[in-house]
Amino acid sequence: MSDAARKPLVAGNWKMNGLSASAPEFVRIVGAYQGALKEVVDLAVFPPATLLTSFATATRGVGVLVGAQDCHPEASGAHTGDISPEMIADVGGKAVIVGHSERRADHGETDAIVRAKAEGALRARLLAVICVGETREERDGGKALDVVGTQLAGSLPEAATAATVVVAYEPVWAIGTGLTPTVDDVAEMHGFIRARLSARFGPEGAKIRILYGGSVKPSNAAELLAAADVDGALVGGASLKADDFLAIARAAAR
Ligand SMILES: O=C(CO)COP(=O)(O)O
Repeated sequence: MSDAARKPLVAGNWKMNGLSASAPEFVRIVGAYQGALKEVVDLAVFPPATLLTSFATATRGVGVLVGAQDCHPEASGAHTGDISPEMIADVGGKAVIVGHSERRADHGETDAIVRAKAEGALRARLLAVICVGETREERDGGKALDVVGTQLAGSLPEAATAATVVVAYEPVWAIGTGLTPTVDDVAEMHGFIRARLSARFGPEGAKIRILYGGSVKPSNAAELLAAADVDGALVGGASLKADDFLAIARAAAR
C-alpha cells in the first residue's frame, strides 16, 4: 500500500516482444487511461526501442509515460547498437529502465554501470526506473537483504529524487516463473529499501516510489499492491495484453 503522498505507478516492461502489429494493444491502454484511473495511478509502458517513437507519439497529451528498457550512459559517441538517454528523450520518451536483472545477467551490467546509466537518464530528464533483486540462491542463503542493500548503494545516483528515480524490487527467481514472494516477504524487503532510501536521501527518500515486479498478474496484483511500501508494479508478461495490464492498474487504484 502506497503512502498517500506517493502516487502508485504501474509500469509494463514489454521486453523483447512486440511488432508494429502490437500497436492496437497499446492504443487500448492509452484509450482507457482517463477519469478516476488517471487521477490516482501513473501508467508507463516500456516497449522495445523499435516501437518507442510510435508509442510516444500515440500517447501525446494523454499522459501514459513511454520509456526505453535500457540506455547507454553517454549522450552520443562511438557505441554501435546503443541508444542514449538524449535519443530517448528526443523521440518523446519520458523514462528508462536501468539495471534490469536480464541486463545484469545477459550483459554483465555491474552496479557502477547501472548507476552511470541512471545518471545519464537524469541528465536527459528521464525518469530512471532502477531495478534491484536477489537470486533464488541468495534468498535461500539468507542474503536477500544484503544483496539488495549493496545493489541500492551502488546503483542509485547521489542526485536521486522522488521526481527523477523509481526503485523496482524484482526478485530474479520470481521473474517469468509464476512464483512470487509472500506478502510478508515483499513487505519486509520494501520496508528495508524504504529505510535505506530514507537513511541516504533524508525526507526525499520517504517520497521515492518502490515498485514490486515478478509474476504480477490480475489475480495477485491486489494482494501484492496492498503490502506496506509497495507503490506500484513493474509488470512483464501480463503487460502485453491491455486487459490484463489495465486490471493490474485498477488494482493499484484501490
Ligand atoms: O521482469 C519483469 C518486469 O521487468 C517481470 O516479468 P514478469 O511479470 O513476466 O514476471
